[in-house]
Amino acid sequence: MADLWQSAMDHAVAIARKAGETIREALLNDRKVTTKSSSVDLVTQTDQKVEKMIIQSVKERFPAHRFIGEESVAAGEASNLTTAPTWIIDPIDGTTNFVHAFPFVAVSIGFAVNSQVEFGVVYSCLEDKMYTARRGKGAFCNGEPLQVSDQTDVKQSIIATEFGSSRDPEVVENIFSSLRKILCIPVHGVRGAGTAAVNMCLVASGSVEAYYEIGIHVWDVAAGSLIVTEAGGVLMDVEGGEFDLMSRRVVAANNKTIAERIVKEIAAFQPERDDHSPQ
Ligand SMILES: O=P(O)(O)O[C@H]1[C@H](O)[C@@H](O)[C@H](O)[C@H](O)[C@@H]1O
Ligand SMILES: [Mg+2]
Ligand SMILES: [Mg+2]
Repeated sequence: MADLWQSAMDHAVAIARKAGETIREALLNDRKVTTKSSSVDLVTQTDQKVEKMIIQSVKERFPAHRFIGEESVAAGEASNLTTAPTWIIDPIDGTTNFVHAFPFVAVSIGFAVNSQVEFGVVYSCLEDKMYTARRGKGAFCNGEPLQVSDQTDVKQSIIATEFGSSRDPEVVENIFSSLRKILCIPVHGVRGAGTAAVNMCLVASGSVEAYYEIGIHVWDVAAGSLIVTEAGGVLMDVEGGEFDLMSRRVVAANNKTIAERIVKEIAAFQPERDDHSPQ
């Protein structure tokens, strides 16, 4: 049977590659920075330009589809995930890296129908790595199949996480409490690429055993979530329940044993959900 969403996925790969070219060019020329929710939540004209370019191009080809885009939401649009075919876009995942030319910057495009991710595309554009996954059909990097690590001993593992963009003392306290406890299990190491999407692709590639973060948004993890599960990995909430795309909390791991072990050490808190109703 023909794959209903294959042409949309092909379009996502092509537009992610084009977006990556724009980002690479901008890295050499134009990195004018402004801030959003806090002085460390950065945005550039390139984030906005690339998101507009992606949405415009998808609208021309698939006029009935909907969008949740990081910069559109920042400009006041809603971020509700309905049953409709929805493109979930992070034009630059790793804006802080982009601003500082730290070499991990990704375009992340997830596509959900009935609130379920059908395909995910993460283009790590400075490494020229195109990660893709189609539900039920595996995960790939530049066409090569991906497989998570087979490690079950957390003490032989590398765990990825990020510090996020909140500097609220209580949030920072929770982040450091989790980090200290996980580091002292002890694990082999803790890493962070500076982009949620790339961290998830590192789980899918078997380079790290797990990635967790509280405070991410649906556009950071939609594409990566499918890349992880299609590479054989698991997703979980930071308190061990079912992963919820809109909850702003994620544990992505190579297997349930590692995920559950990490969960035991995480100081969980609940940021405002992505689908909260405006007051
Ligand atoms: O804002 P961009 O799209 O660069 O994405 C976020 C990262 O992906 C997070 O992991 C990371 O922790 C930061 O919160 C960062 O904001
Ligand atoms: Mg992001
Ligand atoms: Mg972004």
